[in-house]
Amino acid sequence: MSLLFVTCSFRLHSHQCNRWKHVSILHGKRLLCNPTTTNKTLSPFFPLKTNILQRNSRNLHMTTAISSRKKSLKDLSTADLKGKRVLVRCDLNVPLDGKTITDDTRIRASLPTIQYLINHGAKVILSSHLGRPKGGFEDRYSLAPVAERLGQLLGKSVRMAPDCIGDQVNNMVHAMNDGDIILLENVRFYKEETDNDPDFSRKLSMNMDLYVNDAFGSAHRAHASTQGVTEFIRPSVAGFLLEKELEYLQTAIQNPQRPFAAIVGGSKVSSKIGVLDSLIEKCNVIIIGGGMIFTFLKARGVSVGSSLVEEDKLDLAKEIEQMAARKGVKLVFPTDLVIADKFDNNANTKVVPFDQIPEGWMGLDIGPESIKMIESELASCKTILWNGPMGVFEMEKFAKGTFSVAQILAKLTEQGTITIIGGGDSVAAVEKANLADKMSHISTGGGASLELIEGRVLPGVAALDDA
Ligand SMILES: Nc1ncnc2c1ncn2[C@@H]1O[C@H](COP(=O)(O)OP(=O)(O)OP(=O)(O)O)[C@@H](O)[C@H]1O
Ligand SMILES: O=C(O)[C@H](O)COP(=O)(O)O
Repeated sequence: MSLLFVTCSFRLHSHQCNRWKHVSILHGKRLLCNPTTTNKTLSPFFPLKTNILQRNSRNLHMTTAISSRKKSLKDLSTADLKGKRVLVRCDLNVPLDGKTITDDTRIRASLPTIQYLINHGAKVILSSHLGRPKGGFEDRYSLAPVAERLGQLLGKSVRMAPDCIGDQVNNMVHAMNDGDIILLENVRFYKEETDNDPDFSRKLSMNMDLYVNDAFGSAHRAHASTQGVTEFIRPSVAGFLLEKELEYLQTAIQNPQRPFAAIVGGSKVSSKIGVLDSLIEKCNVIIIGGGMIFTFLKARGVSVGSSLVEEDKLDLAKEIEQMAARKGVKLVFPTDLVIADKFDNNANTKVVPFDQIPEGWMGLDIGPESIKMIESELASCKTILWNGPMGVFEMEKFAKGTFSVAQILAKLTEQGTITIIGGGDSVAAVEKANLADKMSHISTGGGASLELIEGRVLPGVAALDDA
């Protein structure tokens, strides 16, 4: 097995560690883990041998020595990059308010790989999805605002392609000079992307010399631009962000300091409820918030008015409750809720106990009593994973639960708890609360981080070249 020594930061350089000790320094806190137990719980993709993690304010600085079976950008000679056309899959799926990017965390997180490639004279062709368009062009899902923001952050023009495949794109790619950057239009304007259609993958790969997957947030999707293209482009390697995320999440979560709590909220019930059974295997406490609450409540026979519910997951919700009880895992639900008579910041609102939602009203945030309860549940925890906001935090009236949880976590981080935030909207909420610097790790992946925690194979990682 080959050893790969990597220093990941906004600067990158080689570093060698000579001791077989698993040391993590997270937000200034030092953790010593037993190397034997650590080694047992590792993922097949990035088994760690020695790991030093540091987080300094907003800048993650991570020094790692990993034995890896997957190739990374750092494995390639820099001379091999000059003049090469490199297809880089990023996760630039950022929250937008019209054409305004409300949180650019994912864009900034993609910069180290892009900067490295252009510094070494590569021609960089970026691809990403944005949102979940139905298939076919939809202006509101265009990546054009992202190209503009990227250009500002890089101090360099990023040309927006009108499409992601086709003659126009091919012509643009052929006209590129070394160090140029093009952003392809949203790959999900073709339903062939999510179908992982081989012909679409072939078209995306046309004229490319190298594929770099840096889209950690989409690594759990077996789509054409995350997996299919690797059939057509060699080498296919991991970018710096993908590599860094895998290591952070594995180090702190596969072998957590206990008690370990997960807070699971948000609205994508169907993609999150399934991973709860795996969190039950790892956590001591699981706190349910956001739109997740109501599928569980309805499964218990509680009336939830017109709150968000996924009817086909009711049985699963019941099973999860039973499983948690069997395993002795505390499943915590809010005791009170902020409800509204419509999905609107100008709605009439009131705070009610969880089981008193009138017909026609919907739960859009957790209530004050629940916030206090969550604070006391988390007080003794040593590791906390948070995925998905507690309410519709985008609207001021329903933001208190989410921001309060962010403040609780920031305070606990200061006291030595490891706090890991995953998920586009949870990260956006923490950024909006100006608390990103206060957390141990901010992940750019929501579903991907949960699947990684679950121990599942991430198709976007599995498809890359072995080292
Ligand atoms: N009670 C609720 N009813 C409806 N929507 C809610 C509720 N609580 C939260 N939400 C919405 O959930 C959305 C975020 O959910 P989501 O599951 O996408 O979380 P996330 O942190 O982005 O994780 P991921 O990256 O996995 O998508 C927010 O837009 C928020 O408004
Ligand atoms: O926001 C995310 O979690 C990723 O960008 C993946 O998006 P998806 O859930 O629409 O595939």
